[in-house]
Amino acid sequence: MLLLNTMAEFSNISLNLSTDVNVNDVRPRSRSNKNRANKKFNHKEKFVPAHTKVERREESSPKEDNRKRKLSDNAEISHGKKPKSDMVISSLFRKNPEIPEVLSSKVETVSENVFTGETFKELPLHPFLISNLEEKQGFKQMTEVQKKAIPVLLKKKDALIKSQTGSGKTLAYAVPIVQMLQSRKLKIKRDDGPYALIIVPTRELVLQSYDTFVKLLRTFIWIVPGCLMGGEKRKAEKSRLRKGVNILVATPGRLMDHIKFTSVLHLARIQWLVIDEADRLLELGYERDIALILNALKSQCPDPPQTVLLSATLTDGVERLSSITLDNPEHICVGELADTLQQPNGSTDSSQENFTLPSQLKQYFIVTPCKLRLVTLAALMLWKCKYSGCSSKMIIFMSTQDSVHFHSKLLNQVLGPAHNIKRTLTQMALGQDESSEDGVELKDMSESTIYQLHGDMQQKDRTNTFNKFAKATSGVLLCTDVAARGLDLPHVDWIVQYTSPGATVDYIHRVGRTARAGTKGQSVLFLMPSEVTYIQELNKHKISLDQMDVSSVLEPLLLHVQDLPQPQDVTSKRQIPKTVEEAATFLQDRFEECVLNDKDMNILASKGFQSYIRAYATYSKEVKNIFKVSDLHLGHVAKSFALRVAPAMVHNATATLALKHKKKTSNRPDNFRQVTLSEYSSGLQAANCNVKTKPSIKRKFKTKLKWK
Ligand SMILES: Nc1ncnc2c1ncn2[C@@H]1O[C@H](COP(=O)(O)OP(=O)(O)OP(=O)(O)O)[C@@H](O)[C@H]1O
Repeated sequence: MLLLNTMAEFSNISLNLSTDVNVNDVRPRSRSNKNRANKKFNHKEKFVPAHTKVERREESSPKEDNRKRKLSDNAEISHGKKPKSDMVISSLFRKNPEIPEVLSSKVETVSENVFTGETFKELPLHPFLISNLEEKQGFKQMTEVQKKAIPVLLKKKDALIKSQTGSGKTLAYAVPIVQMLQSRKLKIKRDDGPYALIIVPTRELVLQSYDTFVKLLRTFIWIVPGCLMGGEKRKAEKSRLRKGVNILVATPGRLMDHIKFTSVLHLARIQWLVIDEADRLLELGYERDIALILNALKSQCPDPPQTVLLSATLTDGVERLSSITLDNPEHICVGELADTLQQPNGSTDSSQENFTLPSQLKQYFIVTPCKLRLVTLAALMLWKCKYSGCSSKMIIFMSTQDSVHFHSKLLNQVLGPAHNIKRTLTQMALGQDESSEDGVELKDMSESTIYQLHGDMQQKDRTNTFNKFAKATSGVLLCTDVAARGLDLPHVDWIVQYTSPGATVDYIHRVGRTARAGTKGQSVLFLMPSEVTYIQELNKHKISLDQMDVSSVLEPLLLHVQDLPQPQDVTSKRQIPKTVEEAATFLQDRFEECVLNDKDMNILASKGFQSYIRAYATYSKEVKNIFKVSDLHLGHVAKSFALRVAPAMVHNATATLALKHKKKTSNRPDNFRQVTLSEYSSGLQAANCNVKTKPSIKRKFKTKLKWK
């Protein structure tokens, strides 16, 4: 009887909605296109799936909040049971803030040519090296940075190299090292030990740079590359060092560990020192390790090594480091405005700096109310990986490890294989049933595996994910900023920044994972209505983005829910959502049920929620006025983590945090460094190392390093 009543209730609502919510034609007349969607979200009737037997209401009073919290507590201890019949669930489309008019100026971007039209033959390189590059690896022409940097480095000059992401900086330093090592009159031997030292911030980057050397050295097999990184067994690394390594690629922490404790590692023959992603290394507080490495080199090498610092974004810190570590360096900056941006002393002002991004990169932003974030993300994934005709390869950046962990599980469970069926393009267009033989078969999300990558994973899982995603032709990688720098994952079509990066340099590196080496790519930045002035912040650095309409992005949800296996009995078929809003609500319910009915998922969601709020309080001073934790509506954030209410246990802590942030926004919470550093941890004590402020970096290097 109850079921029949509920069905009747549902069918009424459903009938109402069928005339009410049509994405294309119900739009307030007085507003621009961009704002129509929002207006519609704010004012439509709500879709209430009957089976959940819940009351959907507006955002509640404090009294109601308490009640909700109690319900949440109950939910936490009653996992596996059905939702309580009187649970209050906030509607997805009500009480959202207005989406403000976004003023994104069309800024004149700084362009940089990637390729030069000139071949490697034009350089004084060994013919084997040229044939390796051109024939074996298919590099038919040099990139700008390679053309400028290789001759300089072959002359044994120190250099500070800056060029856009994906422009081939790795070969720009690797080719000269291989050329000079193979040309030594006295052929080098394996047990000579290292001649070149390459320092990079992450383990994945170690593997990638090492791989570049392995490929280049195929014709010079007597030169042996090797790598050291956190997460690997020290014993195995020691035995490799004992056998002999001539080119050593390492993360700073693990390298320092071996310098201290591995007696077979000696640095007396080091002639090249390369610090890649130099600005990142300094940001992460590795300057202490780098200072110690430089001191070790100083004490062991008779002559200072030729030193090269590289990045797509060189910050003030790197300029200071370069002024101390580089001897009369060449500044190699690729890009039209490179010369004009330089200060007379060779430094750059990062607050004013214009960054170059690949011209083939199309950048978008999407303004979505907090409550709709999760369904909007799901819709974007479905659109690009299932309904766009060809399956994309997508990287989604999130702010914390817990957030990545939670979302990858949730999205896998709700959008994963069990919930997908195949349909054909023609079937969808013609509304035919699935028996039709015609049409193009679409890939479903089950063929687009969802991967995760963050600093809290076992090294073997990290490497496994990295390799699998690198080889995959489609799929979605959810990750933290551990994947933002330097990684060269082929054929990535879309970069999604689900949480804003804050610093512009981080934006540059994240989007730089696509549109590499002349290929096409697209990126989308998620913003909440309170955050839209971030666009102007990006515009200041000559970064231009177009707006995506949130209602268009949500449209694939309707196709998706209609694709799901339908209930057999005729009455329940009425439950099939008929509008985009119904579909979004239906999917949000699936997400919420998944969290409510599974204890582990509930814990993951709560942790994700907490860490998201904490990370939100750590935005840098440049953008702290845009990303204010006090602007967050905790109930809405909870909804975006598929939690029906904000977890009780963090309510007070978060409120205090918000208050603190309001009072003294520049004070970062203690855990900030640990959270950030752990993403890049090389397996040592990085999380505990002291992050010094910029002036002390200078002091440290000045006092300790006296080669010059
Ligand atoms: N001359 C070339 N021709 C074609 N492809 C090239 C050439 N040089 C490098 N590449 C390819 O370009 C891609 C990007 O190179 P690389 O990773 O060195 O870029 P990067 O400038 O270091 O980027 P990031 O700043 O993101 O670290 C790699 O896949 C590399 O194999």
